[in-house]
Parts: sequence; structure tokens; C-alpha cells
Amino acid sequence: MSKTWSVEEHLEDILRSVRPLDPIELNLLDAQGCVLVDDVVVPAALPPFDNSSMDGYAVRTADVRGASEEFPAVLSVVGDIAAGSSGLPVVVSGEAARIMTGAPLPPGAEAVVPVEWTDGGTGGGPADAMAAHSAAPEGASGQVRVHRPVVARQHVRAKGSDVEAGTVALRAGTVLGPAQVGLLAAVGRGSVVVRPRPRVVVLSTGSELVAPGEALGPGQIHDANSFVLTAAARAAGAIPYRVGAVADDAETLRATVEDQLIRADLVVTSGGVSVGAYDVVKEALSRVDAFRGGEEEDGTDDPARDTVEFRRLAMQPGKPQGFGLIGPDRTPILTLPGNPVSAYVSFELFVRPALRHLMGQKPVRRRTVRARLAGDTALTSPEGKRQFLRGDLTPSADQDGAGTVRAVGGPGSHLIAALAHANALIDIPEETGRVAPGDEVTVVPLD
Ligand SMILES: Nc1nc2c(c(=O)[nH]1)N[C@H]1C(S)=C(S)[C@@H](COP(=O)(O)OP(=O)(O)OC[C@H]3O[C@@H](n4cnc5c(N)ncnc54)[C@H](O)[C@@H]3O)O[C@H]1N2
Ligand code: MOO
Repeated sequence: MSKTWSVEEHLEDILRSVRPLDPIELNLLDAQGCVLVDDVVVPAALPPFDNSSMDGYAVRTADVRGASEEFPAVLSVVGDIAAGSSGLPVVVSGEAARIMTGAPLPPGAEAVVPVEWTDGGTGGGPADAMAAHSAAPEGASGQVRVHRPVVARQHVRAKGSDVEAGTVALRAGTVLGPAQVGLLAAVGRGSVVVRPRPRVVVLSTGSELVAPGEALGPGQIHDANSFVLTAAARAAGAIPYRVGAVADDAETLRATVEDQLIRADLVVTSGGVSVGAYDVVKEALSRVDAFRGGEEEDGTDDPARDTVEFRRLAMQPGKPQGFGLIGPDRTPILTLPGNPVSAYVSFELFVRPALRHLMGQKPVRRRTVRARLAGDTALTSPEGKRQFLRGDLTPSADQDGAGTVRAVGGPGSHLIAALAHANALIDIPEETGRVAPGDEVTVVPLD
């Protein structure tokens, strides 16, 4: 009898064999979700110049000292400065310039008075908005009555107050989410060097499979696995290609996989890996010469590069698994069992970490939490097997306390409906045969 692998041994073997993808330069939005390969240094300060944080008037503080509504400071308006303006007026004593939020502070001005603290140039009471822009900046001239004083730099956003030139904006290893993409754009980076999203070819096997939307004939079922695995690959950040269902014919399967290698950084299959008479994945891919991709550089063949090793894991669901590196590029392939829950749990435990490793994402494993088993029924688990039951996790309201989890559906690997109502996996160790209500268990949130 061949060795039974633990979940950890199988995962470690995969992670040891799979290398992170080579970095490429991508346009900012294409890099979303990817990991930065180099530190990004800020080329120029942000903001690049002193600018106003308010719509109002740029003034010299001495001119508005002691100003009030009763005794306003009356200043001559010498220009209109919009965001993006250049050719700024110089503000000297007794003068003000209309200024908009984000516009550069003009020379001579020390602070900005918000328009609400002035008459807005109307000669009336306090304004609640600026008068409309005049096509001719000189049309904005006239007088403004300022009702409140300001101190130096008030309502001014200083050059470099966000980030200084030469500092590191984002460290290598950062995952580019929306806010990081925004920062890169703000500092002027149109493209960045990242590890790309892996291209994942997903195919399911089984002559009984029919695409959703098509009518079922006798003995047929809809192909769920290629959809759940494609969706899961996308959720993990990969670019999935769903090939769909391949009939139970070893040569068709081998040829299909071979055809797909051109666009795959990783291949995932489902079904055909147990001990049945039609378990074609095993039949097609365990042949040493299945993907003889050519010779090694030194002229010798390396049979190991073309085989998939099929294993039995001490795990439920997900007992039969296969893993190998195939074709000329040694593309990783993970062959998952066909039962839909087994396929999905196997994806979470093995494919997702492999994809994260290819992308340079850390940690590769999902986080775990502790939770108390809710309900009044004990869970039983086959001893000697690590069991992953589907669970509904309710996190604890208080920060430190464990949440509660209840099992959703039974252990059957065909229970797709229960899987769709679960938000977590309950991880029961190999040596544990029974978990009583109130006992603490390890839970893997599927968020
Ligand atoms: N004699 C034994 N029989 C089985 C064993 C065993 O050790 N000895 N292992 C069982 C376990 S555990 C699993 S899991 C399955 C794995 O079987 P395969 O990977 O070969 O999968 P299939 O036989 O192709 O399919 C199993 C089951 O799942 C359904 N299926 C397959 N693909 C899809 C799909 N794309 N969408 C929806 N449903 C799918 C298929 O119709 C079968 O019902 O083997 C056990 N048997
Ligand atoms: O992979 Mo199977 O789930 O152990 O039923």
C-alpha cells in the first residue's frame, strides 16, 4: 500500500515545486491585486506646491488682523486663481486674490480666508459661496470685505505634507488595492513592476456532465465544478480560463490539457482521480510520456517533468489528489477529486495557496480562528483523517472571545447546497474523533 499523505505534506510539496511568476511591468489598473516587486520611491513631493484647502481669498495675515463683521478688513482683489492656474498674481499689502481649493498659493500671500468669512466681494453680509467665475480674471477684481482674521499658513496645504520627494511610497511586497493604485497615480507612476496574475486553466472531466442551461438526459448532471473552480480562481486573484467538461476519454483529455498549456500558468482539473474504471485523469496523466515536452538542455530526458503523481491524503473530503509539473514549461497541474465539495475544499487547501505563491502573496494560507461549536449535536470525524466540515461562523462580539460555529449540512461530499450556505470550514484534526457542543474548534473563514 502506498503512503498516505497528510494535508500539510501535500501542500508543502506543491509550494516547494511551484515558483513565483517572473515580474512584469503593467499599467496601473492592470496591476490591481498584484504584488509590487520593487520599492516605489516618490519622484516629486506631494502636494507638489503649497495650495489652498478652501475656496476663498489668499491674503497677508497682517492685513486681516483684528478683522470682524462689524469692522471688516477691506482688500483689493487682484486676480482669480483656479486649480491648475499658472502665471499667479503677486499679493502685496492691502490686496487679496480669489483662490479655489487646490489652487497654488500666490507669491506674497500667507494664508487663505474661506469665502464664508467674507462678503464674497458683494458688499453685503457674509457670503455662502463664491460669485461665478468671470471669463476675464480681471473681472474678479474689486473689493472684498474680510470678517475674520487668519494666522500664517491657515487653510494652506504645504508642499510635501502628504509625501516628501525621495521617500518610499510603497514597499516591495505590497498588494496593490484601490488606495495603493491611487497613491501610485498621485505620484505620477503610470506603470509598475509586479508579479502578474496567474492564468489558470480549469477543466472538469466526466461524460455525465452537461453545461448549465442545457437540458439533462438520463444519468446526466450539470457541470458545477468547472464553475466553482473558475469562480474560486478569480476570487483568488487569478485569470481563469474555463475549458468546461471533457468526456471520459484518456486521449481526448491528454490532448486537451496539452493544447491548453500554452495559456496556463497552472492547470486545475476535477474528477477522474479515484479508483473507478473510467477515472481518465489518472489514466491519461500518470503516463511518464504524457507531455513529453522535449529534451533537457543537456540532451537527456527528464521523465519526472511529465508525470502527475496521484496520492491518497488523510483527509475528508478530498482524499484522492494529484499533482505534477507538465510540458515544456513544467506547468503545475493539480487534479482534484470530482465530488463538488471535495473539489472546492481541495481548491481552498491546495490551489489557492499555490496561486498566492505564484503571485508572491503572503501568507499563502488562509487565516484561522477559534470558535465554540454551537448547537446540541456532537460532530464525529473519522479518526486518522483531517476533516473539513462546512460551517456557519458567527464571530464573537467582543474582540478577544471565540465566536461560535455551527455545522452546515453533513459530511457528504455531494452536498453543494449546504456548501453554498457556509461561510467557513471547520478543521477537525486527524486525531480527533468527536467534537462536543461547546468545545473549541479551529475554523477557516472563507472571506
Ligand atoms: N471504490 C472507491 N470509490 C471511491 C473512492 C475510493 O477510495 N474507492 N473514493 C471516493 C472519493 S473520496 C471521492 S472524492 C470520489 C472521487 O472520484 P473522482 O475524482 O474519480 O471523481 P468522479 O468519479 O469523476 O466523480 C465523483 C462524483 O462527483 C460528480 N462530479 C464529477 N465532476 C463533476 C462536476 N464537474 N460537476 C458536478 N459533479 C461532478 C460525479 O458525477 C460523481 O458523482 O470517488 C469516490 N469513490
Ligand atoms: O474526496 Mo472524497 O470527498 O473524500 O468524498
